[in-house]
Amino acid sequence: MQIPTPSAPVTCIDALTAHETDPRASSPQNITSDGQARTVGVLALQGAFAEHVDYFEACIAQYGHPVHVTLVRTAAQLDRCDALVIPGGESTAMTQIASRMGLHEALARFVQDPRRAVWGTCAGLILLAREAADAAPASAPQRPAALVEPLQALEVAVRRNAFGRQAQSFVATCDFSAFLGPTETQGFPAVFIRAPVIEHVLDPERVEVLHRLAGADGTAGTGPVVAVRQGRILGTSFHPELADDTRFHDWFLREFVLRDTK
Ligand SMILES: NC(=O)CC[C@H](N)C(=O)O
Repeated sequence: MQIPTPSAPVTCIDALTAHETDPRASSPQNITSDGQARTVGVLALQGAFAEHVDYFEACIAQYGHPVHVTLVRTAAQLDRCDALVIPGGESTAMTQIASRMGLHEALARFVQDPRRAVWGTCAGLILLAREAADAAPASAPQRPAALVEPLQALEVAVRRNAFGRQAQSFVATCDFSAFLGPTETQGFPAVFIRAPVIEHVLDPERVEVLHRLAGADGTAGTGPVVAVRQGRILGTSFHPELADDTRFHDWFLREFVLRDTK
């Protein structure tokens, strides 16, 4: 499989409709407790934001979720959201653009708000982390990432570019059925592009490890941590919005955005 760059256009319409036999089709979550639709914002400063919008729209079209999806570029737009996705891209660029646009503070407030759901993918995970370090040999001293100002909402320490450069990007077929639920195809193609790893969980009482890759000897679940949850905050090292598979997005809507409506 050719790995697209985060900003490359990705066409995935066929795969987006590939769940015709999915058992979830019979259980659309289309009523909220207060009768109001929820608004999911996708931070659109840089990176793979358009793909997230396409995947959410596909879930909404398929299951009738009472959710609007919108791009977020200003504090006023952010304020109208119940949930926010910070996409993959380049965390240094996003830091700079957010600061220049006066959005960094509003983002920091939003991700700390216990009423709001948040999901960071790849660069977005780096921005959510309590601590972020640049890639460096294991022997080198840990230094904070030079040009990234993390929002410090997710109690993890991440290392940027931990798997190497763009050319070392890869797809790992992962079994996420423990939290996505059982579906016909268990394997989920997790796309890693200059991805970070979660090196340390700083608060194990609050942060649940959702997935670890296989270890160096191939043993499942003994390698790097690549997906975590801290209550209403989700962090993934990889790009579910490039997977030709909407299960992750549907799960986020059901579990994080619409959950209080069950
Ligand atoms: N695919 C990505 O989001 C890459 C993240 C990028 N390496 C960063 O540090 O921000």
